[in-house]
Amino acid sequence: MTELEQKIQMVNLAKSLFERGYTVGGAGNLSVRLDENRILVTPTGSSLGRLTAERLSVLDMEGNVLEGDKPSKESVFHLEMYRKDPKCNAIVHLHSTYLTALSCLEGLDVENAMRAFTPYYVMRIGKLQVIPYYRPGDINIARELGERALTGKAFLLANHGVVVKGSDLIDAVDNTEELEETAKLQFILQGHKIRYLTEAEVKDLENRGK
Ligand SMILES: O=C(O)[C@@H](O)C(=O)COP(=O)(O)O
Ligand SMILES: [Zn+2]
Repeated sequence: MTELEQKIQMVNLAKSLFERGYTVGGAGNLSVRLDENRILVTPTGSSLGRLTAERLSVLDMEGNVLEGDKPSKESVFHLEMYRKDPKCNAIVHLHSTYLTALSCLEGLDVENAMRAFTPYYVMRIGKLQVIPYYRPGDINIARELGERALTGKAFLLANHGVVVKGSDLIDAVDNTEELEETAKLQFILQGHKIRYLTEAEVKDLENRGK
């Protein structure tokens, strides 16, 4: 894909997420690794429903702005994840309703906030680690995500939202949608006795993914 095609893809996927209610107002940010020295990221304060290709921010790996508007305040954690995980080529951060609701619960298992009850969750995500609460934009979010970057695909930011990686932007968006749907199911199932997948069933799915 050319750089312009990557920018247009980001605008279109962001609009699609916005129009389907995965994000509202100015919340959330997306990024893509353009090459080993640069990333594309959504501008700070922008609605994901109204991005334009010319205004998307292009940064070098030190965070210097090379093109476009002032970048997301979270570009620090996006950059840190790209630096730590060479296989990560795209990142989605949203305040989607059910995952954000989950992120506000007390007593979550910080190693895996959502135990598997559907195969697709295991196949696409695996586990959902929890990063403690820090104010949005805080450097500690970058530090914590950087430390765990190689240990998972998706992370809840406590009392805030979710961060999901992908091999490209379509993969990161698909992973995010699957995760949000799983969180929604978990809330719908509250009060019912869930049959969780057994350890053997989870292992079998993990092995088939290898
Ligand atoms: O929650 C926040 O403030 C940020 O994490 C966010 O989602 C939007 O920030 P910008 O990308 O700087 O607009
Ligand atoms: Zn946020």
